[in-house]
Amino acid sequence: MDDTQLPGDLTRVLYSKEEVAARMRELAAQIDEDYADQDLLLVGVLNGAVMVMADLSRALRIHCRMDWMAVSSYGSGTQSSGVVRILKDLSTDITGVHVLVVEDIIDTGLTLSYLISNLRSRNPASLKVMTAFRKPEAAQNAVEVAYVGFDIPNEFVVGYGLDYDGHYRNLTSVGTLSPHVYS
Ligand SMILES: O=P(O)(O)OC[C@H]1O[C@H](OP(=O)(O)OP(=O)(O)O)[C@H](O)[C@@H]1O
Ligand SMILES: Nc1nc2[nH]cnc2c(=O)[nH]1
Repeated sequence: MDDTQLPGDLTRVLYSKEEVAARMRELAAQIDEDYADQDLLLVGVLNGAVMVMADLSRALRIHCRMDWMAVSSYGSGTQSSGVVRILKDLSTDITGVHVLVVEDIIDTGLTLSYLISNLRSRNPASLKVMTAFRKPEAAQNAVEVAYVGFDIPNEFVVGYGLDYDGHYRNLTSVGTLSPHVYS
């Protein structure tokens, strides 16, 4: 989807396709450095992280593998339900493995808190988190995030994997929705 296809649906573009791509490359370079001699497992959190995972992994120069988890805390609305459910678990054993969780967004931090304690109990060699976007409220849940693409305001955003009721994930930029879309 090209951004010009839905000009009336976004009120504001926060980050363009180019800005997001440039930041993902910067983070990949940092991750290359930090994991230089390690075999890294990227754990993508479905569904939103597919775009981040695709871009980040292809920008990396080090060896890496990928696995996926699907969790749900939002349903079809814009408010976190606070209840995290595992819909799909990892396909691999992460005992002794260097794991980097790849997220699209950290909002309340509830999803990540749950994921981190769940993954930590499987005894990985190391466990870090990368997210494309992070909102201010995340600080309340005190989850350490090693790599953050952009700190954004406390508004519901769509694009680059982030959806509203399943739509807008394929929007290449990231922005806020016009009120008419919600009504
Ligand atoms: O910090 P939190 O408030 O917990 O929110 C963050 C979570 O919300 C989104 O997932 P969502 O449940 O919307 O599922 P999706 O990735 O399939 O869209 C996002 O991908 C994060 O996993
Ligand atoms: N699409 C979308 N999903 C989210 N999940 C948590 N916060 C957000 C957000 O701002 N947008």
